[in-house]
Amino acid sequence: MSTVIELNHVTKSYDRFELKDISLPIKEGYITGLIGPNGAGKTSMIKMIMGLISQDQGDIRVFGQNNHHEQAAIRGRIGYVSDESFYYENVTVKQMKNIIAPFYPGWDNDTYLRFQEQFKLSPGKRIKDLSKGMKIKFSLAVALSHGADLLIMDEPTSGLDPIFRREMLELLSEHIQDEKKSILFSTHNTTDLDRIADYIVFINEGRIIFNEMKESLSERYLLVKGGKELLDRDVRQWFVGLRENGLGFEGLISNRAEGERYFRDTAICETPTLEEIMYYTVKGDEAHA
Ligand SMILES: Nc1ncnc2c1ncn2[C@@H]1O[C@H](COP(=O)(O)OP(=O)(O)OP(=O)(O)O)[C@@H](O)[C@H]1O
Repeated sequence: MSTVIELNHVTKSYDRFELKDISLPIKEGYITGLIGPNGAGKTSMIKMIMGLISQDQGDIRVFGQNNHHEQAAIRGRIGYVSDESFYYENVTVKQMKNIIAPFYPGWDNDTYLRFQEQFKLSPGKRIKDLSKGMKIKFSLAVALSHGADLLIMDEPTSGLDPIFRREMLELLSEHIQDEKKSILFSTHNTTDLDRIADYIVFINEGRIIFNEMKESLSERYLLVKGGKELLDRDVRQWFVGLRENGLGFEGLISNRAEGERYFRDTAICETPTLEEIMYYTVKGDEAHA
């Protein structure tokens, strides 16, 4: 299976933060969700992939090409959607579109006009007068109108109402029907990813915790709820993260088969949601820090 993005031993240090030796393949033809708590390093990683900031070490390849040496060619094939605006504030939507379109050889104006109507974007409105959600809709209309092979989206749904959010997720699922197209999608909204993601990359404190198919996560992890008397020192070691209250506990185990064998008859065993996997992993990391 080919990869659309590849990070090899990438590091990036700021004063008080480091992305540490990140090696990561992102698969072509799939939707990959990037999750992690505030300040985990998601935006920094995306900006490095886009070539907007440079890594200190390691290399990044997009479509098999070095992301700095071949930056122009690569950018032409990427649709980038983020809640930071890269547009001129004083021009209208239509003028901005006319500025952007010539940069993309694959620009399809009919497609753009269709999205403009579907997203209720007023061509005469100035960029600075668009709401946060409307700016994201404009970015998305542009990204979907130039036949981008890769959509990279940094928290695109954060400013969107729930109705459009759903519409957008449907558009993304449709986009991916063409097996050569790929999406990397960073979000705090794990239910969006429960709906549409194929792969999940989980990052915490600048480290990759996993890069895995969503389905295999539910085969690997187990959420256990039970009475505290079940927890002795050895048993506690099995938990990635644990929360105790009163007489009971709830915790996450990363070896599902072993957890089920031990707790099957004495506790409640469930498949965790992505949010629960994230919560207990971060909590466990904090406890061991
Ligand atoms: N230019 C910079 N100079 C110094 N520190 C920075 C810079 N950019 C980012 N950081 C730090 O790097 C860390 C990771 O930030 P980043 O924006 O990548 O995280 P994130 O996972 O996208 O977070 P969020 O979910 O809150 O958007 C943070 O601690 C941030 O303060």
